[in-house]
Amino acid sequence: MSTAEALPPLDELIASLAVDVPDFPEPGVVFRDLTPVFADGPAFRRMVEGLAAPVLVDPRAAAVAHTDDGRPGDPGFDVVVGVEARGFLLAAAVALHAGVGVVPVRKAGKLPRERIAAEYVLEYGTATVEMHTDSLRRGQRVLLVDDVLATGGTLAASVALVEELGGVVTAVSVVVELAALGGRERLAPHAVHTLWTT
Ligand SMILES: O=P(O)(O)OC[C@H]1O[C@H](OP(=O)(O)OP(=O)(O)O)[C@H](O)[C@@H]1O
Ligand SMILES: Nc1ncnc2[nH]cnc12
Repeated sequence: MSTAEALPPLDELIASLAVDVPDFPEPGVVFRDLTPVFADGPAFRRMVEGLAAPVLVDPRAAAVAHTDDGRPGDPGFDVVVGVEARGFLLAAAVALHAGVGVVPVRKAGKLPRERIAAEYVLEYGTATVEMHTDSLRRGQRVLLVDDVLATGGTLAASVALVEELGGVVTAVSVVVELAALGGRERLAPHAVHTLWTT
C-alpha cells in the first residue's frame, strides 16, 4: 500500500481530532472545538488544500502564483474573504496556497476606516460583522472561508457584505457543517463546500 492510500479520509481525520464540548458557551450547545485539528500540521495542510480545491480551477495556478516571475495563474477566485476570528486562521492559509490576497470580515468596532455592517443571530447570541468599503473591487470573485457552518447567520451576513461591495461569491468553504442547524439552506443558492458534515 502506498503512503497516499494509507492516509485516512479527511473527514475521518477531522472528526478524530475535533473535540465536542457540551454546554459551551451556554447550556444546550455542543461546541465543536477544532483547535486540535488546526494544531496538527498534516491535518491543517490537508484542510487548507481541501477548502480551496472545489474552486481551484487550475490546480497548477497555485504553484504558478507562488512564483515571483509574473506568470499569470487563475485559481478561480481573486480573493479569499475570512470571518473573524477562527476563520482568519484558515483564510490566510488558503489565500497563500492559492496565490491570492485575503480580506477580513471583522466583528463590530475593529475596523478603523469607512465600513459597512450587517447584524445577525448566532446559535449563541447576536453579533455584527463589518468590512471596509474599499476592501473589494466590483466583480472580484470571492472564496468565503470560515471554520464552522452552524445556523449560517455569520456567513449569510458575510455574503451580504461581500455582495454590497460588488464582490461575487464564487463559493463558501467551511471545515465543519452542523447539518441539523440548516446553514446550507440559508446560504442557498450559493455553493457550500464542507470538509466534514456532522
Ligand atoms: O453559522 P453560525 O450560526 O453563524 O455560526 C458559525 C460561526 O460561529 C463561530 O464564530 P463565533 O461568532 O463564535 O466567533 P469566533 O470565531 O470569534 O470564536 C464560527 O467560527 C462561525 O463564524
Ligand atoms: N456548535 C458550535 N461549535 C463550534 N462553533 C460554533 N459556531 C456556532 N455554533 C458552533
